[in-house]
Amino acid sequence: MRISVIGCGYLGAVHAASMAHLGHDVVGIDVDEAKIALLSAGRPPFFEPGLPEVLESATPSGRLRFTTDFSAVSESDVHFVAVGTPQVADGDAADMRFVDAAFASLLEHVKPGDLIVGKSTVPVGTAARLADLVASVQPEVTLAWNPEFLREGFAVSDTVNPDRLVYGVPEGESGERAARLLNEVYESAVAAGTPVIVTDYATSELVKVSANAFLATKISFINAMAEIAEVTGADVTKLADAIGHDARIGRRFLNAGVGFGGGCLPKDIRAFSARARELGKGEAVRFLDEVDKINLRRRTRVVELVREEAGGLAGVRVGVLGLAFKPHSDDLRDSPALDIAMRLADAGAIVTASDPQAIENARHRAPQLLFAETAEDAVRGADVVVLITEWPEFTGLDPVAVGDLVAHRTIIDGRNALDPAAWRAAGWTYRGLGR
Ligand SMILES: NC(=O)c1ccc[n+]([C@@H]2O[C@H](COP(=O)([O-])OP(=O)(O)OC[C@H]3O[C@@H](n4cnc5c(N)ncnc54)[C@H](O)[C@@H]3O)[C@@H](O)[C@H]2O)c1
Ligand SMILES: O=c1ccn([C@@H]2O[C@H](COP(=O)(O)OP(=O)(O)O[C@H]3O[C@H](CO)[C@@H](O)[C@H](O)[C@H]3O)[C@@H](O)[C@H]2O)c(=O)[nH]1
Repeated sequence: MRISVIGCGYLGAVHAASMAHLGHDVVGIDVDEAKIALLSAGRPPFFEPGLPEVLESATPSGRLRFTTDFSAVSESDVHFVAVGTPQVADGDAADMRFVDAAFASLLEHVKPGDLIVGKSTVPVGTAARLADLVASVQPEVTLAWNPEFLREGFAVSDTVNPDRLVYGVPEGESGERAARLLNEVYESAVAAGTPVIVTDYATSELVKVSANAFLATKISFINAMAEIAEVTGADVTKLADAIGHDARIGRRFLNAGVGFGGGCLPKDIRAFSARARELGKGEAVRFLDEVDKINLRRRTRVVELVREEAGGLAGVRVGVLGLAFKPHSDDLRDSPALDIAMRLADAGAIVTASDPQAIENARHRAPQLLFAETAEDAVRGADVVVLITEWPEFTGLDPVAVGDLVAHRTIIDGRNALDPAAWRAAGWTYRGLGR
């Protein structure tokens, strides 16, 4: 099929490359010239495992190209919109300026029979509003909403083998045709038996934000238990194992620690709350405000643990392991690691941070930090070591060898990712979260 992808960020670049990898003819469009130049050269503008390989395989085939010129969409029949919906600067709501601008540009070039497919995560009601706009400009173009559930770090495999496909479509023949076209786009996943849920616009939009709200709630639930464990001497990791054996609860997403960050969960629960308030139903999701607060309290807890262990923060040398919001990503959006490192530095600590992929991004964002290419260099001479992003490079460190590098053997394990017994046996003071 002939496909365009508008917005080539963490979602759109992966979607464009993966669709070409699956055999479609794809043009990716973005307003960011630097990003388009890199992608056109077959180089990913960010770190994502598997993306270099799909870019490399698809670019020479001629089935994948990138441009800033919106008129290129006229060569495609299905147009995915994957631009950002970040939190507005002065509130909780989603900033819809990029979606609105992308639709305005796209609508100048679509032709009768085309299908526009929204992929961005949007407040419920957006698709209905945009469908009216599309109908007023080009009545023979259909809009579908097809939310994306990929996880960074697994983005390519999640795109090629999604665990479900959700199509929000209008009623009637145009909606049926839209679902048929989307089944053609995702032919390999559909043939492999991936569940396909065809529904209305509002349900498709709500599926996306409620899935993220559920995941965020699960993480904050276990972090709330960690708070109780900390004052009772219980071990939240054992608690998670025990309740996780109940298949109705499940062990996944019950890892207590510094909590969730990234470009999705934090801003999506805030935007959901804001939209619910607009709809006069703020109380229905008021618990999400608590989910957010529990999450942010964990970051404060880590700063306090460092203060407690070091007897203050001014002049204390802290080695921070991790900057990205999760391992296997270079994404710093709402990263607990970057936030904690900056708060420690702002309180007077001398912070040296390391991350396998995110140092370059962090240099521009956090001039108050020192950076080290390796974990060993980050912890050399440290009074306290703080593990915040559980990269294998960090969780696999040998406590005996690292013990020879630091000034004081004190480690705060912000992800409960280390073996406390092994670190204590090597002479370390080990502090986890909720254990
Ligand atoms: N990152 C993820 O893992 C993920 C997963 C599922 C859903 N989402 C959702 O997908 C959307 C995009 O997220 P992202 O992480 O890729 O964001 P991003 O910031 O990495 O990428 C957005 C891209 O859109 C481009 N853009 C902005 N305005 C444009 C316009 N008018 N025309 C063309 N391009 C334009 C930007 O230059 C940028 O490259 C968001 O709604 C997000 O919530 C993201
Ligand atoms: O038990 C857990 C699991 C995750 N996290 C943290 O939660 C955040 C989000 O992790 P994850 O969901 O794996 O990453 P994302 O790439 O942000 O993916 C989420 O957000 C995307 C954008 O909406 C969705 O598409 C995905 O389905 C959804 O998982 C990260 O900071 C993790 O460290 C925890 O603290 N404890």
